[in-house]
Amino acid sequence: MTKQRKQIRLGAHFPGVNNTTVWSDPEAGSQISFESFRRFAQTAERGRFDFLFLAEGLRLREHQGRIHDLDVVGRPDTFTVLAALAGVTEHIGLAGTINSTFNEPYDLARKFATLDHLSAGRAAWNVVTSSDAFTGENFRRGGYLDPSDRYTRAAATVGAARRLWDSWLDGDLIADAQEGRFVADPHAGAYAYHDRFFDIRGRFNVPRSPQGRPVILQAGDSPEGRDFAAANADAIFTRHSTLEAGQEFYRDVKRRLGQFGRTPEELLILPGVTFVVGDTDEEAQEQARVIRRQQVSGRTAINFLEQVWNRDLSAYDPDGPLPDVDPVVGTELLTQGRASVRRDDALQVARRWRERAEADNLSIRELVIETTGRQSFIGSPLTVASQLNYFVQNDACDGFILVPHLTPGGLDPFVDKVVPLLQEIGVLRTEYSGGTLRENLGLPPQAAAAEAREEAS
Ligand SMILES: Cc1cc2nc3c(=O)[nH]c(=O)nc-3n(C[C@H](O)[C@H](O)[C@H](O)COP(=O)(O)O)c2cc1C
Repeated sequence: MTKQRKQIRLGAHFPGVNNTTVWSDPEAGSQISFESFRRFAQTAERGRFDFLFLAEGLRLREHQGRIHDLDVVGRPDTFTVLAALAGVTEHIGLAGTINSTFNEPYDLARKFATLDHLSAGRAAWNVVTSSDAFTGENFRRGGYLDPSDRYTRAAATVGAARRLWDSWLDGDLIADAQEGRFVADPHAGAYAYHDRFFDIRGRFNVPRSPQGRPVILQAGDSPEGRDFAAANADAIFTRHSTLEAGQEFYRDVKRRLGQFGRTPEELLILPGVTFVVGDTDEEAQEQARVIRRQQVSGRTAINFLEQVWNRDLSAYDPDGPLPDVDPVVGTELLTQGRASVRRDDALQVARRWRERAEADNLSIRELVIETTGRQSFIGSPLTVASQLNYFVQNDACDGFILVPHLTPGGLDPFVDKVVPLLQEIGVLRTEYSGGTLRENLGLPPQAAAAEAREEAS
């Protein structure tokens, strides 16, 4: 029997707060104005994407005590942006990254239920667990959570939120004018949840939303993170974006589902990927080179190096050789927030980078471009469409979260040129068929857990 061809699932990542987002291009627009979000979301919907995706950072990165000037700066509030987008889109899912360490379940269950109502069933929650003390300072919780507890707290937060969502059933609102009864069951919304993080009880004030619960995504790669996803999530946002790494990750995570009584179809694997589409493969390769130089300016290159070396390297010439001094280890990091290099790896990374620069005769900037800047899919529309499909049909993933380098027009070439080819070969919808995001993603419906209200009453 031939295996049925998988449909490609697509998310559109609003360009992020980092140097891969090119702000210096004449085509680049605001990261904050509603017009950018509106245009980006409507383009993704025109391309029949499953969802729009917003990442989150609760504190801007700092480098040597200052806002990381090389990042694209500014993080407007996720729920406000998604709620506004619900009003100017009709079908596309609205996925928000919300941290499970610094938020309370009641508040976020209420916000997601509201978003699900406002969007008629299109809400999704990407659960992230960052718990660093630097971010915690914003919440009077600096150093609050031991990192080893990040997923215990995440499971508790999601568990409590589920209890709240399930405290209302589909038939609870009857609005029976003749009988004078608005609510069928006087216990609707009653809930109680208790564990070592939360001891909450009362009544949830948002009746059951169209999806019952939002679609749950997870981003985090440790064994605990993978187990958390296998137990709780509908999709994983991963960085494993090459064919081999993707296949290994895919096998590992799908295997974990059985331990939690779930089947492989219940969890979608979606790597974040970048792309460059040109009229020909050669033209796309040339464009890709230009974009990499835009992403890694001389200053950005020195900045990257300082993150690894953990010392001021501003006196070095980005077009010259790598420093001959070693990284500083065992002290405070120069970069606070989501630094990309772990302190204990620094000596090794520096050694590898020096060897590579010497072997290929690369300057600091060229080295940083080579090691950090390669796009995932580069080529003509046909090349990109064929490669994406190859990854999905060969179980490196179930789809992709596309990360363009330009706001707000970065998706345009993909939607105009690659999407029609994927539709032609029958692996991407031409129209939305489901009413909710869960239906569009082909995920099973979620019945309310019967015990939610029983335990409360
Ligand atoms: C692909 C990916 C995207 C992530 N995006 C965010 C984000 O937008 N905001 C955030 O606070 N953390 C983000 N994280 C961090 C994770 O939530 C998590 O805190 C971190 O990866 C540590 O967990 P781990 O040890 O399981 O990887 C992301 C992680 C991954 C792998």
